[in-house]
Amino acid sequence: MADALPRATDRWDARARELDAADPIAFARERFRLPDGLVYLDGNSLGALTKASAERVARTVSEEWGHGLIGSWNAAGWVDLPGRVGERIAALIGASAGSVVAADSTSVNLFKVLAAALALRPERRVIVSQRANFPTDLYMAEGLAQLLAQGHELRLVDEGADPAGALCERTAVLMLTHVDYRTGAIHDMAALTRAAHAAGALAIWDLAHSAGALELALEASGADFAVGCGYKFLNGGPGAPAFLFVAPRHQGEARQPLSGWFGHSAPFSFEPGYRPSDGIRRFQAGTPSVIALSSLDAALDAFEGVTMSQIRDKSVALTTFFVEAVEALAGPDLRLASPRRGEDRASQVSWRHPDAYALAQALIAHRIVGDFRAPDILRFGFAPLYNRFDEALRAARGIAEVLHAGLHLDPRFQVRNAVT
Ligand SMILES: Cc1ncc(COP(=O)(O)O)c(C=O)c1O
Ligand SMILES: Nc1c(O)cccc1C(=O)C[C@H](N)C(=O)O
Repeated sequence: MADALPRATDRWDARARELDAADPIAFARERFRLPDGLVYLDGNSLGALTKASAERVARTVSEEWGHGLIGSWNAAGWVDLPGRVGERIAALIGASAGSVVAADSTSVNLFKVLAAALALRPERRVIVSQRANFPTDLYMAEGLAQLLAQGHELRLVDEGADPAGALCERTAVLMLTHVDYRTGAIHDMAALTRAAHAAGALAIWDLAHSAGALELALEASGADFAVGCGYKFLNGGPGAPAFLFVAPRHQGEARQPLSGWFGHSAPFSFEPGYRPSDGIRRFQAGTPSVIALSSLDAALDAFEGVTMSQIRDKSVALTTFFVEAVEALAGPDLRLASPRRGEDRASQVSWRHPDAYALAQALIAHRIVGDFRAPDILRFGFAPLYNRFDEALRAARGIAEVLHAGLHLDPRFQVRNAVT
């Protein structure tokens, strides 16, 4: 992009350099393969490729599959991968060993845990959620309610209203996404879970935008069930297996309806009847996607030697620096859609602008990748394991330059893509 604005911004460069130099987890960036010159701020949608994943997938394919063939289910430990990867994710989200498994997609896992939760509250018929929840969660709840045909009602709370206010003696489940995908606002998981329990309901949390980005105390918060994505801040790759959590206190009783053989207590006894396995394993359904799970497993190596509290500290520092830089350099055209206080904001910054879509496209054309979320949100995700402060500054400058040059008004950038 031509330098549309004069660079009276040296103090920003100095500040970015200082922050990068003082970053205690800067070393982790080396664990990723990032395209040269690209400012990638979309790790909240699709995390970047780790070197470990690239190597592991190649090895899984050529050695374990190519040479080991069927023997690799035992020899390479394929059969235990869902549990092993689950244990590693558990350590990142504040859950105990044996409470998390990696399997299926977030949508499918939500279906499984919601069905299990509803069965634990058979007298109740209401699922409380938010209208602004990520739609797949609402769609899956709707589909399950139809399938059950027992008169379950999905009660959606409007944006800004307290979901706890909608709980009543008919509520079976409070089903929320911990971090709002549009704004990055964080719910108080412990307080809302307490409110659900006080009403006699169970709490399900979608951790899609939390796992790998926030310091979580999932089990200590009292959560009953949780689900989350493997391809965002966990960097497992496009369509990576998701995960699900079941609180140990429910594991004896909770049953999920996708009762496939990988959740059977003796899959290779080939019995005609279903007997659920003990523990979290009963939440698996069919054969795990080994190549994708291997990629996710290797991607989790990127968290080694880094604490979630360091990740959270860097995330708050990065997003704060970005907000300050955009407001100083880009002027008043953008309205902050994310919480202003760092502690209330997850690892993303969203701005409202009437031409947000074209702005996102113009930035992408200039190698600054964020995304657009309808109707008017320009969203930037910050992945503390690989994003740097100098990238936050380059993005802020890019936004300023696009606005200044009026590139967002160019019809080229207004053509809608299928995936935004
Ligand atoms: C909150 C939330 N839940 C679920 C999903 C996706 O679920 P799935 O992996 O099943 O497509 C996303 C993003 O796509 C999300 O942001
Ligand atoms: N899962 C995605 C996909 O398959 C294509 C494009 C984007 C996604 C996403 O993950 C979107 C993401 N959950 C969001 O917060 O917008």
